[in-house]
Amino acid sequence: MTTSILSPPVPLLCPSVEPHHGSLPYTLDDLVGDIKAHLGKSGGIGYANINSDYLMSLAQKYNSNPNDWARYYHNCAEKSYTRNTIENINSRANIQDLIHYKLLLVWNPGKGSPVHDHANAHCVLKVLAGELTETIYDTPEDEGHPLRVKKQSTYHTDQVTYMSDEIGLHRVHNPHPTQVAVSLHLYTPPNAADIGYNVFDEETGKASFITQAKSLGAGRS
Ligand SMILES: N[C@@H](CS(=O)O)C(=O)O
Ligand SMILES: [Fe+2]
Repeated sequence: MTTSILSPPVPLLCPSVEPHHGSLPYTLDDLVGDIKAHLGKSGGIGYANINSDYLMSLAQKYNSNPNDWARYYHNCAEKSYTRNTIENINSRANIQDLIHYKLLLVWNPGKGSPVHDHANAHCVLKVLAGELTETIYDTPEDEGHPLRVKKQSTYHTDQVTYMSDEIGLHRVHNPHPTQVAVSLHLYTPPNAADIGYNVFDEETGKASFITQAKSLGAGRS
């Protein structure tokens, strides 16, 4: 079952953006446009050509405003988290739009993702409402041992982080007992959606391949 943002209302954990010094706020549409422009200029399709620091700086520049992202927000009560498509550019036909995938993720209280890899893609994550705790693990060399935790951090509204297979594996969860959390994720290339990715058993390190990361909605038209 899908609940809309209007019923019940999204928790108002994040401040709305006030234009400062008379200038217009930097909106989600601005961010989406700047990401596309940067990826289009990055000189080809592939992991190595992407400047992830620049993508993070763009995500940092945006201050979350629920009015910008309410149209993408769907929360499935029976899921730990719901993946909503903002934009999925997966055609290699137009080199101007380097393939990438932008998603709005809605996390139920206390719930999270399984430990997973990122299918050799860059992943930029920005918290749009609430807070998310990320646990990073070493990528195991073999099976039969519990995964080793490298680092755990909690990110609050408007904070940005970056993940890739070079850093390791991770799981993300919403630590709040009652409030939903919302995050923006940018994947480039969108390999998890196109090819698949691995989830890992925390106790044994055993990997299971998932053929496709699915999401709701058609995204932007
Ligand atoms: N990478 C996960 C979300 S997270 O745990 O970073 C996904 O796209 O479903
Ligand atoms: Fe992830």
